[in-house]
Parts: sequence; structure tokens; C-alpha cells
Amino acid sequence: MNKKYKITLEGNIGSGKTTLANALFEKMDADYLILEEFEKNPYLSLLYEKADVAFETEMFFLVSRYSQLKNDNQDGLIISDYDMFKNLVFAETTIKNKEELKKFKSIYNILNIKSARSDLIVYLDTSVDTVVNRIKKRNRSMEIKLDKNYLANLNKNYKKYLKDMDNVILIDANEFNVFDEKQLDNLVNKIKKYMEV
Ligand SMILES: Nc1ncnc2c1ncn2[C@@H]1O[C@H](COP(=O)(O)OP(=O)(O)OP(=O)(O)O)[C@@H](O)[C@H]1O
Repeated sequence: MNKKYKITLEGNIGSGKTTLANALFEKMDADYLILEEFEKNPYLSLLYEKADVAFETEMFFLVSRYSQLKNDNQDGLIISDYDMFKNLVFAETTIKNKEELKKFKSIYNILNIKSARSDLIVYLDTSVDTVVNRIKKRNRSMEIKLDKNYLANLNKNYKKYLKDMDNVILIDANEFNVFDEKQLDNLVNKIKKYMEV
């Protein structure tokens, strides 16, 4: 692929973004794969233990994702397991202090992240029960403390942002089996059709 085309995957924690990003990268013979580096964030485990570090957690993610954007202006097909609007979804969910949230959003706007718009967002729509099961199965120790309420709020805030977007393919990820070749092929065909328009 000559021209730059960026496809990002979004959805709740454990909805299957990284797994699908890897699968699409292979299947679509893409040029770049950009994956979230969540394990580098020193605040995340503290946040899950209910420490008052929401602003620090979200700022760290914002800066870390922003620094990955330097890989973002090359020609070719880019697949990423997150979109930059994720920063806003999570900040609204975790930062309870209104002044801090305002500050976060103003920094986000100064960075002018809108210019890093994806050509296509594939949203993995999941129920809270589905992600709870997948999170349990993958068994990352710090995620044991995640509660259903938090996951439900994330779903709600994702939906709030998605309703104003016009570049989204939404898939029912409760039913979607990324390990089934036929289902993956169907999704790739749907994406290719979208790319042609
Ligand atoms: N379609 C699927 N059906 C069943 N299990 C899945 C599916 N997709 C992913 N999984 C499994 O669910 C778990 C979570 O998937 P993954 O790590 O890709 O989610 P994620 O959305 O990237 O999570 P996070 O946002 O926390 O990084 C993994 O153990 C993965 O193997």
C-alpha cells in the first residue's frame, strides 16, 4: 500500500484489541503495527488499587501514546490497538476531580491530537460480562481489582464519543471469534470494502 491508511481498534479493557490487531496485521499484510505500551505506566497498578493517581495515570498514557505518533506519518497500512480518543474516554472515567479533568482536556487539545485521526476505527463492542470473563482468563495480576462498575462506565463513555464519529465499523465482539479464519476473513472483507469507498 502506497498511501498512508491507519486502522485503529477500540473497545473496553480485554475486548480483544491487541489480539485482533496482531491478526489483522498478518492477514492484511500491513506495514506497521503500533501497540499500546500499558506495562510501562508506573501509575496503573496504583490506580487499580484505588490510589489517587488518576491524573498522573492518564497524563502518562497521553504522553506515551503521543510519542508513538512519530511512527504515524509514514506511508503504508498502519494497524494500531488503540485510537487517540481513548485518552478522553479513560480520563472521563477515572479523573473525578473536575479541575484536573479540565486541565487534562486542555493539554490534550494543545497537543492537537485531532490531526492524528484514524481513517477507520473498528470498535469491539462487548458486554461487561464478556470482558470480565476474558480479563479473568488472561489473569494479569493487577487487573484482579477491576470492578464491573468501572468497566460499565468505560462502555458508556466509549459510546458517548462514538456517536459523533463517522469512521467506525462496530462489531459485536461478544460473538466474534478472532481465532476462526472464516470470521476473520469476513471482517477483513468488510474493512476492505470500507477502504474502497
Ligand atoms: N474474539 C475473542 N474470543 C475469545 N477470546 C478472545 C477474543 N479476542 C481476544 N480474546 C482473549 O481475551 C483476552 C483479552 O484480549 P486482548 O488482550 O487482545 O484485549 P485488549 O482489548 O487488547 O485488552 P487491553 O485493552 O486490556 O490491552 C486475551 O486472553 C485474548 O486471547
